[in-house]
Amino acid sequence: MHMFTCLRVWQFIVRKPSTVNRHCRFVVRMSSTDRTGPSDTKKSFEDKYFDCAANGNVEELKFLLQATFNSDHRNDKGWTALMLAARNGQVHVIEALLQKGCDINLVNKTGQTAEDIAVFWDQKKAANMLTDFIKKENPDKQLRNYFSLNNLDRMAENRKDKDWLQSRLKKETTRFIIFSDLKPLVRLSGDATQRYKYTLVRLAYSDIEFLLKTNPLLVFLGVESDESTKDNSTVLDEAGQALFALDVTDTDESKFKTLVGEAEFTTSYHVLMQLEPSDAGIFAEARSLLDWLDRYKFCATCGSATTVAEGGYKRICDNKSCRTNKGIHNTCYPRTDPSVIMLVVSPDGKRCLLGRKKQFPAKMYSCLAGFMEPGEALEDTCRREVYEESGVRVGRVDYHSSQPWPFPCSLMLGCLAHATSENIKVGEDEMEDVQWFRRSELVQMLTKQHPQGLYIPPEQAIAHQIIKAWVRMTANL
Ligand SMILES: NC(=O)C1=CN([C@@H]2O[C@H](COP(=O)(O)OP(=O)(O)OC[C@H]3O[C@@H](n4cnc5c(N)ncnc54)[C@H](O)[C@@H]3O)[C@@H](O)[C@H]2O)C=CC1
Ligand SMILES: [Mg+2]
Ligand SMILES: [Mg+2]
Ligand SMILES: [Mg+2]
Ligand SMILES: [Zn+2]
Repeated sequence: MHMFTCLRVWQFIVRKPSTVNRHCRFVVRMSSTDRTGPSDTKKSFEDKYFDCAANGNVEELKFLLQATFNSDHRNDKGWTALMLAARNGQVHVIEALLQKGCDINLVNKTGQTAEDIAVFWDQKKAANMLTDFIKKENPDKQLRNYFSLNNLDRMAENRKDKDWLQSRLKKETTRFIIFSDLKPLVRLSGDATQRYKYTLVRLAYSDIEFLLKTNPLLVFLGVESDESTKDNSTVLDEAGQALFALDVTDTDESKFKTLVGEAEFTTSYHVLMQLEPSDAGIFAEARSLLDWLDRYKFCATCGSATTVAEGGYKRICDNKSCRTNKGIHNTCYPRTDPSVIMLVVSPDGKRCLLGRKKQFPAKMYSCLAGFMEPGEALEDTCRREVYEESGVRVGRVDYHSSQPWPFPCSLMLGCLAHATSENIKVGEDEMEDVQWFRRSELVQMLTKQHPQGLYIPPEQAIAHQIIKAWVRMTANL
């Protein structure tokens, strides 16, 4: 899949070009002649790259982009090449950088995106180009968090029909993604400079037929839809490519080496966070389902064995007289555990509350978060969890966006919470530290330039997106 799709993940609803800092200056650093040694070579390479972007030298920029190099690299003002090109209206450079898959939603140290910069400096052509690109990728301007971009039509009605499922299984176009012990089979598909360079390995029925003899877990994930099929269920049913997840936990993993070559079963967080975003969404669906099917084998009501039905979306109790066989019971369906994650803003609107759980890597701070409890509105969960973890009182709560978190089945509901008190009393059962941070410090943490090395979770985490959204909203404070 093309890298452009990745950018869909990072769109924001909040746009406030009028709040852009009008005193910002752009600086293009010229390469110094008296530098020597490898780090200086790298520095002059970067300087050259920024020069080309700012001055419209497309041919040389394209040449530099071929090298192993992070095209979203920032200068000391937190500016990317795309921002420099936007500042100077270099539309050809912008075109080349977007094609390369540069992140259009990164912000500089004053919270401006490339689009904000182009608008601010009256670079109309560049601004229109960036706006059109954002609209095309995400017409609703709705934030799509990592793990939530899933282009499958799940065909919930069809999956109840065993014959339909069976015919889908054997269709030539049908594909299977493979899991062993909840580890997906992935391969490196992009070049090393791309942010999302792994894809799920998809096999055909003829590849996996021999594995079906032992009756492994098989989950129907849906039918891949595109522009031509998404609003027409008949066409989708005929032409769409069905996708199943196959669990091969009891099969010798080395068999897959001969089948697919350079691919690996992985639980590496690092690799999973670099899945092509639409595959990350498919992975999330498949992993949560396989985990549920594996861990909920017995009826929660009477303890009898259960049988998998509806393509993996239901477990039916084998005990005919069980209550769950009379009427609809939620214990037969996959779980989703809602939890809230919130950026708490101080009463004066200038600081945010972040904390460290005991298990976090050193120096990482994140939004406070917690599981919802029965009978709670999500606003009340925010208030309770913030109070438990920090002693701070919260009033109004605004919803931001959500993120499925498939380890094993959380749904993170992201919010902005407005504090009504400031005193912190760290909830030591869970937290190691909780602090108020000023906006300027959040920017340093966001751009990994904090003097004490403090940082926040990566952009794949909803916490990062909520923090980034607040930094953007408050760009002129
Ligand atoms: N993306 C991010 O930056 C962050 C994400 N998170 C996620 O937020 C979610 C909730 O946050 P926590 O601080 O862990 O919740 P929490 O503050 O409610 O505390 C966790 C404790 O809640 C209890 N609990 C209640 N219901 C549970 C359930 N359904 N599953 C597991 N434990 C449950 C357990 O005793 C557990 O130790 C987790 O999935 C966590 O991975 C948490 C912090 C940052
Ligand atoms: Mg918590
Ligand atoms: Mg808690
Ligand atoms: Mg809790
Ligand atoms: Zn039962």
